[in-house]
Amino acid sequence: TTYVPYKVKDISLAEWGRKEIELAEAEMPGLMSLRTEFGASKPLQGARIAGCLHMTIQTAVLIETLVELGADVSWSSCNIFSTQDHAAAAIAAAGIPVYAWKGMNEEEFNWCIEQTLFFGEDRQPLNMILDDGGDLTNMVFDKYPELIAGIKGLSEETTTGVHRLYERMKNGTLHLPAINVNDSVTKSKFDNKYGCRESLVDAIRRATDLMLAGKVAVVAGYGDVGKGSAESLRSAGVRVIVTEIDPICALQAAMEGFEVKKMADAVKEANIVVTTTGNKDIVRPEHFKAMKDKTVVCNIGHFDNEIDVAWLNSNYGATKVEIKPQVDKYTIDGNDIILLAEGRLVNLGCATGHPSFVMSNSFTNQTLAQLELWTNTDKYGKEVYTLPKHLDEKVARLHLAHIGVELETLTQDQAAYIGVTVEGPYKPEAYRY
Ligand SMILES: NC(=O)C1=CN([C@@H]2O[C@H](COP(=O)(O)OP(=O)(O)OC[C@H]3O[C@@H](n4cnc5c(N)ncnc54)[C@H](O)[C@@H]3O)[C@@H](O)[C@H]2O)C=CC1
Ligand SMILES: Nc1ncnc2c1ncn2[C@@H]1O[C@H](CO)C(=O)[C@H]1O
Repeated sequence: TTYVPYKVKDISLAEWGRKEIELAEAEMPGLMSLRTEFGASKPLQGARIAGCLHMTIQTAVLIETLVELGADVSWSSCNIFSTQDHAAAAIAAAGIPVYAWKGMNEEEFNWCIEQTLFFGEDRQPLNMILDDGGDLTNMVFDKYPELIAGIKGLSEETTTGVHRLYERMKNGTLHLPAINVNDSVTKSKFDNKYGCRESLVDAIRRATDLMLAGKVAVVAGYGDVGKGSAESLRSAGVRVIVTEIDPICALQAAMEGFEVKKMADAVKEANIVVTTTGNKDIVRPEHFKAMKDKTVVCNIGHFDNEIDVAWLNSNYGATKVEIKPQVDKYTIDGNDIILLAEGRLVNLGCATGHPSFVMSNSFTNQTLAQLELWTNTDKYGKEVYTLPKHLDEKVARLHLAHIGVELETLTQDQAAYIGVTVEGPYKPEAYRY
């Protein structure tokens, strides 16, 4: 097959993308600090990193950080709606192979991932994986197993992708060392929570222009994403009802003043339904049939199996009306349902995902994970690891000055008293933050 150096929606958007990348760099101190710390020594020299992660302006800064540290990088997006075309164009114009555009079909989605496996005219295979959700990992393991021997390791961005890795470890099909970036505290307790707190309402507003104050919303799931999503809606004046299966998370929701009910009851009074569970079959036919007229339904979990869109299309596809891209209206027994982003993650489908500062925390962890796997490969077996706490604290430390945070410093006596060193780590492994 002929080599395709890149494939984006419109390369003429590169100049606009570059301007926004430059603004984003000013909001991503962790990544810029790593460029300062490691840029000269090029520790990723020789790495051919295939990345599969939403091709946004924030991701462009991650990509160019990896390149600055010496890596060759090729990129695809991990969702058919999440690419920002001006970001993809800027990366392509910088000579970095990228295969991503907003609004792909499933066949194009897989084609894009496939292009990232081989580098340059001489088609050199990847030797590192940077994934978000596991679709790249699954393609290599299931369709290109002959490439595994040449790959040093993989890092995984998100909860659902990490769940898939632990499943593989359990059933003996994890063929590479893997670093779980999601469970760095400075990733999931920030991106999943505070990122969604910013980007959920942003997405619903851009998609619907709905007045949120005074409305009622159901948020399915009260984990890190659910916590941020419920808060996002409450701070907009929405009465939020949470659904949960986990008594601890349900108790947390109640302590924060949220009602906690079953979906079957909550949908009867909801104007907005949001799924955040990472599970499947959350919004089912019986729920659609019980919804009020003009209910807005969306998902902010990684995959699109939380809402039964297939049932909507096979039973009410004839009533489907596209209001605008990623906003569709279905009519069920006289009531309209407004489905956002076809049930795919709404903050990246209907808005631009999380802002740069919180993504700098996540992507500093990604870069440290790639560095760790590339330079200390022999330390790792075919298991799932998290980064050590001192690196987690380093990520946080790299972001404090930007927002005017000044830390106290322990005296030796105080450090001894609480059983830590002056420089940290400051918490035991079991600490939950
Ligand atoms: N769109 C975005 O920007 C982001 C999306 N994610 C994705 O969001 C999803 C959730 O991530 P986290 O909050 O980190 O996971 P989590 O595991 O912390 O939270 C999920 C919660 O859903 C609950 N849940 C599971 N099944 C349920 C059911 N049937 N009904 C009600 N609640 C149920 C669980 O008890 C859990 O508390 C994952 O797919 C993750 O990959 C994560 C970060 C950002
Ligand atoms: N603006 C963004 N750019 C890239 N990835 C993002 C952005 N917002 C959220 N995400 C990531 O999306 C995954 C879920 O697919 C997460 O876990 C987040 O880290």
